[in-house]
Amino acid sequence: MTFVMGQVSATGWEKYMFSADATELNLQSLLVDTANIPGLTYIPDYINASQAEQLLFTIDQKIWSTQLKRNVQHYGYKYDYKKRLVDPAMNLGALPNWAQDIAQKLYLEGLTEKIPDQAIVNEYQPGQGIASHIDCVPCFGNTIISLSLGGTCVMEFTHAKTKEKIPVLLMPRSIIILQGAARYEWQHGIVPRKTDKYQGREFVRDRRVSLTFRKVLLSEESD
Ligand SMILES: O=C(O)CCC(=O)C(=O)O
Ligand SMILES: [Fe+2]
Repeated sequence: MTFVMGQVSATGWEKYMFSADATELNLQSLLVDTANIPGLTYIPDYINASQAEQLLFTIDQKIWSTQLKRNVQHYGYKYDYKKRLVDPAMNLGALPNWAQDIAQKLYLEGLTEKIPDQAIVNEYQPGQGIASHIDCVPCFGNTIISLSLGGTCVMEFTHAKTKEKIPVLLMPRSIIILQGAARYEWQHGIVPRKTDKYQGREFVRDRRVSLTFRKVLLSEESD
């Protein structure tokens, strides 16, 4: 059986439109399985629908960089995709309040051991993705957290050595936390496609905007 997601509504995914044969599906029970990836934590509904709407509205007032195939915004520190590094000289100043509020919440809730000082916003139109990668090890700390807004997507985790692949469905307003093996031994990526299949169901992609929070490691603070 398949179901099709409609527009993302302001009130969240529970208000998505379903195809007629899927009305009995209880989406809340859909289990996002992270058990086989040590260090990976998935938290649905991390922010509420009005917070998500406000955040997206704020982000959409800002200027997108079009240097990559997908649009991005960098806060705190600029990341150099070509050199694969963060240069302290590329400090963009403190995170803006809307990003700082989330960084603070993540820290106060004990989800990250250091308060994130960099946020990268990625915008994916349906059909866009991100190549499988491990986030720069010398640039960023142990904890990488990504908040999803807009549409769903399946993030594919690939073990760097065994090449085992595990898909993880990211719902809007959820966060995913990469630590330990999930951060250092598994690559993550998003296949550029317009529909994802997850646990036998189809999820039509919509515009997705993610906010990735990291703690930048600078050479002078080698802790
Ligand atoms: O879009 C996402 O959730 C992840 C983005 C990502 O992996 C990255 O910017 O390194
Ligand atoms: Fe990444």
